[in-house]
Amino acid sequence: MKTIWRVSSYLFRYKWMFWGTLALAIGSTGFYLVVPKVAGYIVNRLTSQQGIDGYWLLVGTLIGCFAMRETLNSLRIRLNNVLEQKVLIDLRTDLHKKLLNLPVRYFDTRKSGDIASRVIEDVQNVERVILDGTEQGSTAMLTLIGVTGMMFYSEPRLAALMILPIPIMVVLSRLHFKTQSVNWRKVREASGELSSLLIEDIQGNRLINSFALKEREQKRFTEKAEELRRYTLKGMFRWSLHGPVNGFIVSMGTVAVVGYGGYLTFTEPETFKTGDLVEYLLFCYMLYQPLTLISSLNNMLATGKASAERVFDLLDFDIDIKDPDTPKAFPETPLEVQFASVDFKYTERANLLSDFSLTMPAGKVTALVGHTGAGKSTVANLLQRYYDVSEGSVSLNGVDVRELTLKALRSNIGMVAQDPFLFDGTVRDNLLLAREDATEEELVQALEGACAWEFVSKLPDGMDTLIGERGIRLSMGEKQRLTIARVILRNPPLVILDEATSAVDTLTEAKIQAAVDNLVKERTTLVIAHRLSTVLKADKIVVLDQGRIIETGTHDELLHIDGHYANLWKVQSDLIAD
Ligand SMILES: Nc1ncnc2c1ncn2[C@@H]1O[C@H](COP(=O)(O)OP(=O)(O)OP(=O)(O)O)[C@@H](O)[C@H]1O
Repeated sequence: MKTIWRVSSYLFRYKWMFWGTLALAIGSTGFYLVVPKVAGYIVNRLTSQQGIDGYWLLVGTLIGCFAMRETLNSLRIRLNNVLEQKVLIDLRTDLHKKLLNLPVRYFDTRKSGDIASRVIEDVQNVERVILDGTEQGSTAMLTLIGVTGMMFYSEPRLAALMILPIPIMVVLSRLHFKTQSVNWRKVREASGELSSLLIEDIQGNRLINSFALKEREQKRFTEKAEELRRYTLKGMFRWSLHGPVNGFIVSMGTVAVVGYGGYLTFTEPETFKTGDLVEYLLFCYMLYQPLTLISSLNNMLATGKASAERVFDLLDFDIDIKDPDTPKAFPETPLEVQFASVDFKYTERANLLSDFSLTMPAGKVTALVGHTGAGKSTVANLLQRYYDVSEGSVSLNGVDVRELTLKALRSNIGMVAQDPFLFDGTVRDNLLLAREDATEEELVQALEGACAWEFVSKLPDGMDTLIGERGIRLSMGEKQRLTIARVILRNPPLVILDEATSAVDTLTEAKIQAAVDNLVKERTTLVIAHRLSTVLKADKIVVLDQGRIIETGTHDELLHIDGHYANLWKVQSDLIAD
């Protein structure tokens, strides 16, 4: 109920449209309700031999009632459609806005296919409920109330017989709704998983080919599709039973009216005439038609509820990484970064960082080295506030990163990641992301600074060459240099280089290293590296092991200590020599 109420609350944002729709629905139902009365009156006049006087006027009244009903209906449908579209856009916009603001933590535990299925398919299901539910449900409910009132007013005994099926239908519908809600939730989950699998197969296409995983993937897909089929059919079979049972109960109500109404025309011919029976049969039709409709809407509501829950699960996710109420101004550069007694863990397991303290000197290069899983990228994540520390603080020139707006913080940090992300579009489009108003000359300068101009200038359309989704038409080294150019263009005071040269050959590494040297000048820089050759020139090298700093110094100082770093250096030098 809470979910349905929340969906409805979107409708109440447009009050005059909502009440207008309702008023038009009441008007058209009113004209509809007059029809059986007039029809019954006509039949009674015909059977009581009262002559033709006024007969055509009554027929004209019937035509008028139908015409008014349909005119008001047409206006209602129009207004309703505008209202629904407004509501849907609101819901989609809210979802998209939320999606863009969700903390990284949300994506850690959810699959992208499932998220996409929530935004696309689940919103569509909610759309159907809003569309059909408000449009058909409102008129059906009004007709139901109006017909019941009119019947009780004219002939309470028959009215009592007529509404007899309603409580039975309500009980059955509630039971059906409960079981269907559970089942449709499973359908939506299975559908989300199927979408995730599909996205994985698209993204992992090369891996699937190189590892000859096609059969395995096909099997996984068929299993998931089978699961989806099973739950969907289960829901449909239930409906195939529930719908006809409801239909039968409704027909029994009609039989009761025909039986008892016919009997009254024999036993009480003075007060209950043939025309009255006609009137009641029409009322019967008018009562049971919306009842059957409400029953099928109930089935649809169960689907919609499962989808709405998934949509609201996303909308309700707590955004804990957010702007402070009164943000501080971004500190003057150059920036000194300080991690002070930081505790941090990703999940409920033990702290990854405990009492972690590190100072990155202003305008200097600090390098983090250490075994895989030591926590190097985690330090970068905390600096960009993708996660918040549980104890201690991360600060820039003494200002806690939690006291800055996320926009100010992140726009002042240039990130060159291990797996560079480029958008589908041209080289120019990707560069302009960093600074919309950059001139042609500035773009070229940035590319030159990143040692990328040499290959961009040779592309078929230069900077206007399309590079494909995620920059698929470029090599890893080229992609990396483009992301460096993007950062140069942004000109941030703080730079993070996460394994920037990890996936390239020695020649490209040298080019990227030259680009990096250009980039880091005068900026506070954090370099995360496995290959120690890339951190030789760092002003400060920090060796991490299981979230703890075990050594700090320059390359020469660390070699002199002859500890962990010296050992790593020796192993890597031997490997290169071999
Ligand atoms: N989003 C996450 N959720 C849960 N655990 C995570 C997450 N990211 C990293 N971890 C865990 O935290 C630990 C440190 O990871 P981190 O990526 O910081 O290491 P790293 O030193 O950068 O490793 P690498 O050199 O391999 O990139 C690892 O054990 C990793 O499994």
